Amino acid sequence: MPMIEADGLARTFQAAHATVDAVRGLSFQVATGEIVGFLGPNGAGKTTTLRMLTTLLRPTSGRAVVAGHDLVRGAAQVRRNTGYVAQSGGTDGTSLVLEELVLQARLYRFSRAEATRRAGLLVRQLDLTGLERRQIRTLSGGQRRRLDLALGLVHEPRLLFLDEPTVGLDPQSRANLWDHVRRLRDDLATTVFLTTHYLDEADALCDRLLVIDDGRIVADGSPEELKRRVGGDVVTVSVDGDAERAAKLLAAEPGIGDLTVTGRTLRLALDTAGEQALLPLLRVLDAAGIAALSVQISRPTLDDVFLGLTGRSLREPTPDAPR
Ligand SMILES: Nc1ncnc2c1ncn2[C@@H]1O[C@H](COP(=O)(O)OP(=O)(O)OP(=O)(O)O)[C@@H](O)[C@H]1O
Repeated sequence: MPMIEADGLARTFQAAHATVDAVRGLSFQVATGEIVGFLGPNGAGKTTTLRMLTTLLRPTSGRAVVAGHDLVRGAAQVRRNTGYVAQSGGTDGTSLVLEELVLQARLYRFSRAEATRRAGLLVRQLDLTGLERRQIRTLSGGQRRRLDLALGLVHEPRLLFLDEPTVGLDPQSRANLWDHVRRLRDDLATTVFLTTHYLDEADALCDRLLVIDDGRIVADGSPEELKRRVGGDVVTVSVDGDAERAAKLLAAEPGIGDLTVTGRTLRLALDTAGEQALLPLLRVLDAAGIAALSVQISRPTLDDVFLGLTGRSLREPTPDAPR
């Protein structure tokens, strides 16, 4: 059974004199144990969708089954089986790390002993050892985000929603948080549904991406699949010899799209992945006595995918400097 099954999920808002179709009927599934990235330009409908899936906002139409329960009829069950880590933590920062975790577990009605046990476990799992008695406001950005994750996990949800989990973190802390998210999936089979504006994060962390634009899903696939959809790789070869002759020879090979020559450099757009095509091409040059001086393969990026799908580039906020 899928962990999320959305069927025509839609939400409209009544603004001053108009109706805003924020989400226009989303149908998709998320399988158990998947890490799914939800991407889209500003205003695409990500937050509205996330708020519906976490029962904070009622859909105008459509339905969804989340962690085995209907979003509307089984809202309390959905909340019990899911965790939601919002963008910024809700505490004033003066409480202590361990205290906050215990309090959060108590809110889920665990006994004091059980709440303390869970808090201790999460401290170890999320590398917060030594920080138990620190005020939250004194934590570094990365430590704070790990605490936020821990707070979302006290009730051992089967499905975790993360809203921009690494925004403002330095690269090292981001990579560290990715490891923790992967471990949740690998060790506990937790399903993760996250929004992000970082394409490298989507690429490195997510098994599958859902791209939303103007309230509709415009792409659904693994990062590799989406990149392949944009086109094949581009191979750039610099030759020692007659570049025009080299171009003529290579143009006759199968799987070559656009071919341009600049000086001694040939740029070939391929229909396939570069690694597969490269060796036969180099053999053709070799057989003709033309030496390749340098070879470079470049792959379409997720930003190319985005541009192709939405006509817009994703806003890429600059991560803050490490604190
Ligand atoms: N309460 C509301 N009343 C009216 N319009 C709203 C309301 N909430 C959201 N919208 C509109 O719905 C659309 C989708 O907004 P949403 O916040 O879901 O986008 P988003 O993809 O999360 O954007 P961002 O990346 O900027 O956070 C936008 O046009 C927004 O202005």
